[in-house]
Amino acid sequence: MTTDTVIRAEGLRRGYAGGFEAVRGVSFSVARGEVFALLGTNGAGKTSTVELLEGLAAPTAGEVRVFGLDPHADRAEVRPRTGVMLQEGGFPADLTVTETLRMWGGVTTGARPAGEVLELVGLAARSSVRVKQLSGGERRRLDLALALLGRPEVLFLDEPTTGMDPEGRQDTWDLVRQLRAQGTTVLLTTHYLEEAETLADRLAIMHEGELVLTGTPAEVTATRPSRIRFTLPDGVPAGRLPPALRAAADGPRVEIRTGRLQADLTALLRWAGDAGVELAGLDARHASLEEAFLEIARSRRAAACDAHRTHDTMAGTR
Ligand SMILES: Nc1ncnc2c1ncn2[C@@H]1O[C@H](COP(=O)(O)OP(=O)(O)OP(=O)(O)O)[C@@H](O)[C@H]1O
Repeated sequence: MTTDTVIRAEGLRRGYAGGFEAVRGVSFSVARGEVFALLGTNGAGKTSTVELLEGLAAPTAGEVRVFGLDPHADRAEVRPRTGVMLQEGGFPADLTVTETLRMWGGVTTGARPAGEVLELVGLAARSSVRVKQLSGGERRRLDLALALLGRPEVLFLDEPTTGMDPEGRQDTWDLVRQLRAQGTTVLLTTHYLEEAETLADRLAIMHEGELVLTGTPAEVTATRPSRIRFTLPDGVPAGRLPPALRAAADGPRVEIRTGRLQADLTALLRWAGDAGVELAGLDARHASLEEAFLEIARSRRAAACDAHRTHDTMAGTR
């Protein structure tokens, strides 16, 4: 392990009572000052994994290290250096925002003053409001404030912007960037792929307890084809396109999926220029993280269906 590795998971497994295994051999590491996003469909095992990293449970097999320590066995040492934003904070509803922070501050080593942390998360104007009167998005800001109270070196954010309006989401993203610039390591789970794409230095896509793909957002999207779309004018059939570009055409609307975006786009524009053809609505783009994610989820599901079918067929022939 390099000195800069803050979180390391090696072959992590987590089984629940009843025999269900939610985490099935997960390995990855996160460097100091990095924002790492864990993505996946519902029930993929993200929360089950993050809880192991937070030390809330011990893995059934494999190893977790945070600052080189075991977050479960060495919880007393690891916990004060980490901040955890859970999906549901669950604070006493009758306390005000400031009272809630003071209560938590009382049991947090080196806690920031309540006013400072409320400024950070944009809740200063709501300091004397009771928790039960906060909106869903404001509660998420309070969850975040509590996670930041102890000036953590590592911050775990479980779906941090769920329920926030676009401004709240943007503010939270700015705050995460600011924290990263100060050297905080952030591990976040999210269902918003745009959030992962804009915030994460690296990400992992999880499916049925396993990591399917890990890399920078650019590396992950580069595994999927880019897309060129346009509409041909009346009287120009798709058959007139250069052979290499005669992709899926639906009447005059053409969509080309390609791993060679620049070469194919150049060929297309040269052809259109030479032929004097106007390409209406021309649009060329790399796969988005959303497309990459959906394709992975779909292909995994299809592979699982095939495996079941093969199994059933074999069972039938026995
Ligand atoms: N305490 C538990 N006992 C048994 N099964 C559990 C328990 N907690 C979670 N699971 C199961 O483990 C699987 C993974 O759940 P987990 O909450 O880790 O997924 P997730 O990726 O965080 O999902 P989501 O995106 O919906 O929050 C699910 O099938 C869930 O039903």
